[in-house]
Amino acid sequence: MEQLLACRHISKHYHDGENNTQVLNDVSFSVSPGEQVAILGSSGSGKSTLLHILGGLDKPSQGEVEFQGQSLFGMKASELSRLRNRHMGFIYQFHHLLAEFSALENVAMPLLIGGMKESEAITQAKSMLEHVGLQHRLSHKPSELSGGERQRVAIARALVTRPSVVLADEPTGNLDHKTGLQVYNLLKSLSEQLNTSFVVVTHDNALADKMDRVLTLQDGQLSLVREGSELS
Ligand SMILES: Nc1ncnc2c1ncn2[C@@H]1O[C@H](COP(=O)(O)OP(=O)(O)OP(=O)(O)O)[C@@H](O)[C@H]1O
Repeated sequence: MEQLLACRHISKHYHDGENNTQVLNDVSFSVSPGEQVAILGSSGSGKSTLLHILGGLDKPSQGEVEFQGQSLFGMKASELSRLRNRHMGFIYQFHHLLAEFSALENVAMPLLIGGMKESEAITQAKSMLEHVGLQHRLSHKPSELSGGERQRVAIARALVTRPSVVLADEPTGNLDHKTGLQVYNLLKSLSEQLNTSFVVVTHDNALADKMDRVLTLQDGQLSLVREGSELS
């Protein structure tokens, strides 16, 4: 099957004085269009590092990441920013919404950055906020929203550009279990509707279990836990 996003032989180490920390050691994997992948691993195992490298936000010490066959690290910074804006969505544990802007403005932002006319961006942002059930919270600022609502705004912002892939770093990590599960189910069903690939980093096995494929990161290496649905 055609690969959407692939990382090949990724290694990452940090030099800090005399210390050399090897976080990733020859990691290779790829994501197909529409596929949902979970990456499990204990704290400090390198999950966020891998996700940042996959999204072109951090450079590996060795190895390559390709989006639709195009090397991310061979691109100019402006090309990489454009690719990220058009084809990738990011969701973080602490949402990273802009505090001084409303929910609607936060969701419209990636469209405006991508050059869309303001009236059209607002229309599309409203529609995406309806999708996540927040049509009654358009003018609320992040501080005026609950944790689950903020995370739903972050989902709307990540999906409003109809990206090919969403990279999510512990997207429900700061929510209680029930709200976390609701947010996760919403993210999954929206990804399915839009045929968006989805790579989620988590340490929650129950959430990972809902994905098409589960990988685990340990001692700098990635291994397959499960592929396809498990028989229960
Ligand atoms: N800039 C940096 N300089 C030095 N070491 C770093 C740097 N960034 C990360 N590390 C180290 O790399 C390792 C992996 O960090 P990373 O944040 O990727 O782990 P993680 O699996 O996402 O952890 P968590 O689940 O706790 O968020 C950690 O040991 C961390 O201390």
